[in-house]
Amino acid sequence: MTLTRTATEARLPVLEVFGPTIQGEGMMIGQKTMFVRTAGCDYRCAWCDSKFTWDGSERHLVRHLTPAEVLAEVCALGQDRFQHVTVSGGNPALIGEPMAEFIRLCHERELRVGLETQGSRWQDWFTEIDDLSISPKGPSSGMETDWDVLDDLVARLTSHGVHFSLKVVVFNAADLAFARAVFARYPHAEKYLQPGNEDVAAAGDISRRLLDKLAWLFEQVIADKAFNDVRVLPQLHALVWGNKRRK
Ligand SMILES: C[S@@+](CC[C@H](N)C(=O)[O-])C[C@H]1O[C@@H](n2cnc3c(N)ncnc32)[C@H](O)[C@@H]1O
Ligand SMILES: Nc1nc2[nH]cc(C(=O)O)c2c(=O)[nH]1
Ligand code: SF4
Ligand SMILES: [Mg+2]
Repeated sequence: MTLTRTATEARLPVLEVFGPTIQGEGMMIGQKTMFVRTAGCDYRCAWCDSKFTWDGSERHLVRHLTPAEVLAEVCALGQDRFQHVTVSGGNPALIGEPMAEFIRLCHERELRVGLETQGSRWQDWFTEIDDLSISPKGPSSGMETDWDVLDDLVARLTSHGVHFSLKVVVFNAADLAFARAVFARYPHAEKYLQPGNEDVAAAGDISRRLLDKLAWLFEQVIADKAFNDVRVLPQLHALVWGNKRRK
């Protein structure tokens, strides 16, 4: 079916709707939630654990759904076993008005909405998000941070009183130095560090490698006064379910 430009504009490019599951990362870790994963990303992180959202491998699986269709699918899947929805990707911040409408529909049903994004783009609907995780990317990702965009984004969220946090994934000492710089730049933000998963393609149990990386990161943070107000958290879902999709 060929969608006219207007039609796709009023729609969200959806790759996955899954859950109920448990938020495995950051500020809402442990929260029961439904996931909506959108397609497309303006970054190409070397270690992305969701490459299928932007590498074209699942382009044929992308569905352009209206906000109401997305919510209907979330509710059909989650039934009465959820009250929180997490929008992730890819980068959901590539989406404009249709995402604002989706959030409005969720709030109409008294569902709270979380967002996972990397801080590369602003959207006005960010001010409607209940818990907003911004994950700037360190040098190991191969990506460059646009500090002007991130400064503006953090300033707007702060002035609007949005509950947001900064979460930096750390693979090595260079990422740690990047995190130190991010946290020093935004001293009042809620701060998280997350060990990098080096085995995003591995099947089965990867918990030993993840826990070893977490132990390394614990030691770095314990030793460094720059991280006195930081929380260090694993990807819980990866510890429990490995790289399984839709978990
Ligand atoms: C898949 S991304 C999608 C949302 C957005 N593009 C972003 O990066 O924040 C969701 C979260 O997973 C993290 N992530 C992606 N690949 C990872 C990996 N290999 N190890 C640890 N965290 C990873 C990202 O840093 C981000 O915090
Ligand atoms: N359980 C679970 N928690 C998550 N937190 C962030 C995720 C993501 O891919 O954005 C994610 C995910 O894919 N699964
Ligand atoms: S910004 Fe997020 S989705 Fe995009 S490539 Fe990086 S980790 Fe993957
Ligand atoms: Mg994930």
